[in-house]
Amino acid sequence: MTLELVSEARCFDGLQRTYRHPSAATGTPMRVAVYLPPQAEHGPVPVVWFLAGLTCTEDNFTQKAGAQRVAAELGLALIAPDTSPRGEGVPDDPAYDFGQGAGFYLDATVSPWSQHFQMRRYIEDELPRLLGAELPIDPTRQSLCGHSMGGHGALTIALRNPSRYKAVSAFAPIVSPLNCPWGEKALSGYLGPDRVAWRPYDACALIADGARVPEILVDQGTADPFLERELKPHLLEEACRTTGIALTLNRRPGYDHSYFFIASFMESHLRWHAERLNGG
Ligand SMILES: N[C@@H](CCC(=O)N[C@@H](CS)C(=O)NCC(=O)O)C(=O)O
Repeated sequence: MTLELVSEARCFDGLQRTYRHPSAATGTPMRVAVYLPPQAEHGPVPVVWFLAGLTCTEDNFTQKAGAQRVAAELGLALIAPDTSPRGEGVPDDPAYDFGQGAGFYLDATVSPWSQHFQMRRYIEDELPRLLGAELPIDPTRQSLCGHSMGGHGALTIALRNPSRYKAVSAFAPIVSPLNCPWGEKALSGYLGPDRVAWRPYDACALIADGARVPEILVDQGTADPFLERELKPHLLEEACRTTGIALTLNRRPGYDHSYFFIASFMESHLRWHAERLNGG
């Protein structure tokens, strides 16, 4: 058994679990939160991955988004990975937007980050295989959701793997790391100065370079303090408009960047995912 159960709690007749496991991608132990709805007792269920933002662990979404009630109703598993490798021997940075808690869902190529910061491989390849082998989740019915840095992760992973994920949505995503301070800092720090190497990690650049998904759902608070400088949803709007990707961008008046915003619209995202995961 590769997965070690760290905690388990009954939740809306399903199970909220946290696992720890060794990761070959990051070379560290990693933790991941998994919600299994009651339907998982009878067979494999569809799964929504939730990728979290800067400073988060597997706990932020699990404890603050209030997603389990609707996931139980809809029969959806929820997987919430950590946002970076952590621990002794893993390099870090004093700033909250780089290093531990800020893995940016990429495979770093610059030392010392490249040794452990391999979050793309971890999220795209290793973790789906590991969880798929041990849990009642249906590999043919997976979708992606994320917040901020995790919204960037969800969008870029979906765009690079359009046949694997049935849907992608995001809350306040970083839509173009090539064009914002958080992104420029992370991509130059992890990947070096060659901006061509950054393009697989930028949703708008991926679309410009030919990547496609049929549709995208985004919710964005208008009172989000990061809206103008970091998130720039108009860049995704423009990329989708010129390429025919059906983007639903809900601008939510007065909402900020927090999990209070996410919790307010989580149900609508999960219902949107369930329709697509169930082929409806
Ligand atoms: N004000 C935050 C900035 C980072 C932030 O807002 N992080 C968002 C994602 S980009 C988050 O989800 N934080 C954790 C939480 O709200 O539980 C800090 O300085 O730590």
